[in-house]
Amino acid sequence: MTLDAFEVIGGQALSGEIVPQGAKNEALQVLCAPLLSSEKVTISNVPQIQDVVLLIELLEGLGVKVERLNADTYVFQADDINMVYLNSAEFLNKASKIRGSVMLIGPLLARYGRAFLPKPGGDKIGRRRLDTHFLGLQSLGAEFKFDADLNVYFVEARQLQGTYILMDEISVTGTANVVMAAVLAKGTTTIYNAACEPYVQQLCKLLNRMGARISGVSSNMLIIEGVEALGGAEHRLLPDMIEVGSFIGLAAMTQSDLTIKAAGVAELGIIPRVFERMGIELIIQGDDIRIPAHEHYEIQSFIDGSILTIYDAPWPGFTPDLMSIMLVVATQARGSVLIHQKMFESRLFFVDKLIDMGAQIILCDPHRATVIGLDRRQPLRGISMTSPDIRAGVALLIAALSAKGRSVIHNVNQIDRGYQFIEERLKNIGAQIARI
Ligand SMILES: CC(=O)N[C@H]1[C@@H](OP(=O)(O)OP(=O)(O)OC[C@H]2O[C@@H](n3ccc(=O)[nH]c3=O)[C@H](O)[C@@H]2O)O[C@H](CO)[C@@H](O)[C@@H]1O
Ligand SMILES: C=C(OP(=O)(O)O)C(=O)O
Repeated sequence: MTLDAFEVIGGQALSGEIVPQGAKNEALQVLCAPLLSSEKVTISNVPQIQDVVLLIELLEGLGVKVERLNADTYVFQADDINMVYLNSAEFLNKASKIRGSVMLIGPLLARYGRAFLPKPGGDKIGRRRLDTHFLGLQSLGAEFKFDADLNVYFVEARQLQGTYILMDEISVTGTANVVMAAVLAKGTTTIYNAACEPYVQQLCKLLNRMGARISGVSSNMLIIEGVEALGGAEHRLLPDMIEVGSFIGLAAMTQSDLTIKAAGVAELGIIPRVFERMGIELIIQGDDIRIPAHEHYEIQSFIDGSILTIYDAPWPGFTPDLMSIMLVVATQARGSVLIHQKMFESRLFFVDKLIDMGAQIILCDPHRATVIGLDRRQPLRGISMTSPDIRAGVALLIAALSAKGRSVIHNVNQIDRGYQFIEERLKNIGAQIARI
């Protein structure tokens, strides 16, 4: 039986150093890229998290040879793919558990002419439509079918043909999928309104090292000259920026002096600035970020004196995956802030747990919450709660570590989806946490 709850005794300051894992959402993209080549692709800094384990099992099921060189480095070789696996119950079951499985479609379609996928899993945080993926693949000449009864998607194409694509919306996994299809298409593909976050950039850089011809990397217009075949390459994942943000929030809430080692500072975009607007001091030391112990932190207002709003937007805007962390951090700040989660409509409901813990929050509607910071006049109190999704789960864990007394967080397999060995790493910096 897997133990699926954390018991946390909160209220103690933590201290020391913590190293972020390799990025979950980059891993889910780049682990699909070896399907595009018959040669070896070596990927390092791969996090040991449930989503990655499942995606690697899917690749193995498809016949990809997987060799584990050490704890975080794997060699993948897709020289003999078994497309029949797509029809198996095991494929349906595993692929429907993770969001990352959606990015098997682009490479399978490009290299083998067809792909099939059940509705992918991932967080239940509101509608997560896939139109952008399939409209893009259809523009490249693929035929698309959706079976609404079985909830499965099919795509098929004898030869993909490069073209101009105006993406339906700025979708991270949608861009990754269409890029992976276009690299082997005939002729030139232009993808406008492309997502350009660091993990999409990393995917494009890996594909270019494998022999693809992608230009415009880091912009919202990617131009891809199709090639006949791709070769092997090596790739190292970036540190996980959502973990980095989670640890900054953890340090501020628990009044801890923490240093995040090798944080990938150059790739964090606007994230440090948003924490600074919450009044949190960050000391950048090379590639490390030190957060000194904060007795208090004060939310800044805008230049005109109006209340700060923190909202998510496609990169280089603020990532939606850190909104729950910002919300929890605001509960002990001095001042008020409006948290506006624009992308997902079910990501803020976890505030009822924070309210039970003593936080002052008004949930205005599914997308907006106003937080009136307590400024440590009273600590949050420990309670028993359930983690609804990966980032709310970590936000609740941070709340529990800062709270007075004992908390129990259930359903922590949500957290295990994306944070490796989290309780060991937190114990190492002084947290009182146990899996029960
Ligand atoms: C495995 C993976 O990499 N998952 C990430 C990926 O998911 P994923 O690629 O599934 O998310 P998308 O980028 O497609 O879009 C996320 C949501 O935002 C909406 N949307 C998107 C663009 C836009 O301009 N307006 C808008 O409202 C979409 O309709 C969708 O509901 O990107 C999301 C957005 O950064 C992150 O939360 C997920 O953690
Ligand atoms: C929403 C997330 O993940 P996924 O897309 O895998 O559900 C996330 O990482 O915050």
